Amino acid sequence: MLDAKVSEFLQRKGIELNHKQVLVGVSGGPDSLALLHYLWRKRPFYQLSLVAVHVDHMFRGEESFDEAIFVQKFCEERDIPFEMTRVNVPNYIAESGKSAQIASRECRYQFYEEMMAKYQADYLALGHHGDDQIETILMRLTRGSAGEARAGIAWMRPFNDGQIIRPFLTLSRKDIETYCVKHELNPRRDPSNDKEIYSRNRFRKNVIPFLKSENPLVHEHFQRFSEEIQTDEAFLQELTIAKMNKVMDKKAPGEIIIKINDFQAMPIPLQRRGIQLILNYLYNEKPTSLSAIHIENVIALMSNPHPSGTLHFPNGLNVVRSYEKCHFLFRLQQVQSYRFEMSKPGKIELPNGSCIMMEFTNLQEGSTHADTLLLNSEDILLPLVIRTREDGDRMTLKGMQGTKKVKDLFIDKKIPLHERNIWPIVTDGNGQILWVPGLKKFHYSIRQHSDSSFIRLSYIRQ
Ligand SMILES: Nc1ncnc2c1ncn2[C@@H]1O[C@H](COP(=O)(O)OP(=O)(O)OP(=O)(O)O)[C@@H](O)[C@H]1O
Repeated sequence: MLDAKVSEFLQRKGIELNHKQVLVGVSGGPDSLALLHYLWRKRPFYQLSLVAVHVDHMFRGEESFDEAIFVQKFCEERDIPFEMTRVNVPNYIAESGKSAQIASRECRYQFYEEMMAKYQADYLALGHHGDDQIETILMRLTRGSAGEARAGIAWMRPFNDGQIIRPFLTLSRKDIETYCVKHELNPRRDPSNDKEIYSRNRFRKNVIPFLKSENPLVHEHFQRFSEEIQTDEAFLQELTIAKMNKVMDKKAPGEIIIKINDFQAMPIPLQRRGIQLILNYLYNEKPTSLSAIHIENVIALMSNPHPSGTLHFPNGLNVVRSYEKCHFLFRLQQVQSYRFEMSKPGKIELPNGSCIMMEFTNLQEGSTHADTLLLNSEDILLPLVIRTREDGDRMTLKGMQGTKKVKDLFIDKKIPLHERNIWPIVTDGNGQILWVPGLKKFHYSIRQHSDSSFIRLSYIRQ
């Protein structure tokens, strides 16, 4: 019964066991012990090479070592090569501050990797089954996971130079228990499996029995659901990657900028996955608090009629929208206010990498260029001041009664918020704003005499 289900599953998922070198992660519990036993029985049929791999996490002192000895003996009796390591996970937890589950997992995978390389293995087989699948999917949906994560546990995924495979995903916990009884395996029971402090155990105890009472084969439906989501996701991911490469303006470590118009032209399912892709790229370790809601919030930020806004995500990631651009970055650009005075020819380098150059000249050149300001020397009280914007900044403009707020000028020109704060503003010695370089000049007309001398200011952009 179990054999038929597993071989049908392996065939359906294209997992080829013939002549393969297979490592089996064995804890000593029912699932992995049954898996090892199953593969050992199939060894002649598939011409498999098997190695059992065990990690003693040293959680329960000598008791955990007993488990290692138990697995070792099990392997010796069946002539299965056995590899084990002892890792002081409690010490590692104290040093790293990681949770027991994450710390144990890291240590296990580290050893798996070493063993995959040592044996040049094709597969690492793990004992996850269909009830684990139900628990995982429900836990992730409950937590608010997005995209591929909702598919739960993968039946196969790349690992080192080989693949991780989970041949028992098609089985229920009960199938495995029955198998253990039938073959008199007497596996070890991990007492932490009963502790209600773990979310998984609460799902196992409170939710699974109800679902099983509704349909004893519920695990098969969840497994099929998982497989469909995985293949759908893989397909959509490919489409998303192709589209996202076209909407990204900049991609640098810790930073991404996208063009909102182009992004919004993508279908919504690809938009969601596009944001997910960005978050995966930016976060080395995804915070558990990050959920599908964060993705929805980014999409809402971009379609909001208000052209600017910022979202603060876990671990200091900021999503800053400014007009047609959406910027994902870990640190907001520091607002560095500055103030420089100029009374003689020279060049001032600004913190944003741009320069302002001042020259005295007799030539009336460049008066119409937006990046140049030409003034009659005798009109201007020095020193000129080059500074960042201040509250209430206003300037007089040609063809306009009264004054205009500098802030509105930035808005008219759609200058992103973070650039406004470091944009230079040039005033005369009285504090009158003469020029917002590159954007606007104050209301002024040059006069030309035979002996005119001018001040020419040039804005040299970064
Ligand atoms: N200490 C370990 N050493 C090697 N492999 C392990 C170890 N613990 C778990 N694994 C592998 O990871 C799989 C999933 O582990 P998990 O802790 O989720 O399940 P489990 O309840 O320990 O399963 P099992 O009934 O096999 O003990 C196991 O089936 C096994 O293949």
